Amino acid sequence: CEDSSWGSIRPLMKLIEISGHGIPWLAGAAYCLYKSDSAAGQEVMLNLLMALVLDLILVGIVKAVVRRRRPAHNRMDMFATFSVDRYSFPSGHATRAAMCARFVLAHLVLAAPLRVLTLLWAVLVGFSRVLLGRHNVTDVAFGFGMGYFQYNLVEALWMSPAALPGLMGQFA
Ligand SMILES: CC(C)=CCC/C(C)=C/CC/C(C)=C/COP(=O)(O)O
Repeated sequence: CEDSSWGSIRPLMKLIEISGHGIPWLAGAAYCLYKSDSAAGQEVMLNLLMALVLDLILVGIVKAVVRRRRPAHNRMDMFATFSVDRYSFPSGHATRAAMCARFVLAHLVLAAPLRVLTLLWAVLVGFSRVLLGRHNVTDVAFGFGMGYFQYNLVEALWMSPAALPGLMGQFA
């Protein structure tokens, strides 16, 4: 919180929180899907969109089953949350950060500094969850592991270009 010895970095932590929130990721993936003019780009963005939805569903299920309360010192001042988000296990930001980092590293051609930045961002998202008081360390550690394996699931369920024309036709 603001009164603690590290209180001055709370605004920065909240900025990192927003960078890992579901809404900017979903909106960004949907926008890139809409704007993409190549079949390969559309394929990647569609699968990213599916991955983000899958992540919300799986995290929601685990939160609803485990029902671990958030730390008592957490202030519930996050924007746009679902009712299951009153529970803290696992951290949805951590699952998304791990899954999206793997996705970006596997599917976007990035220069080495950007690849390092992607990993650094995912780690910072994890730190910010604990520093903001939103989660226990175990919520974040499990979230990273879960997000890592969710990416394997996304690869296994990858939607091929053959499925695209039919799907895109639904939105045309
Ligand atoms: C279009 C639509 C229904 C978007 C929903 C996106 C949404 C509200 C995601 C929830 C993100 C969130 C606050 C997760 C909680 O993260 P924790 O790290 O605190 O578990």
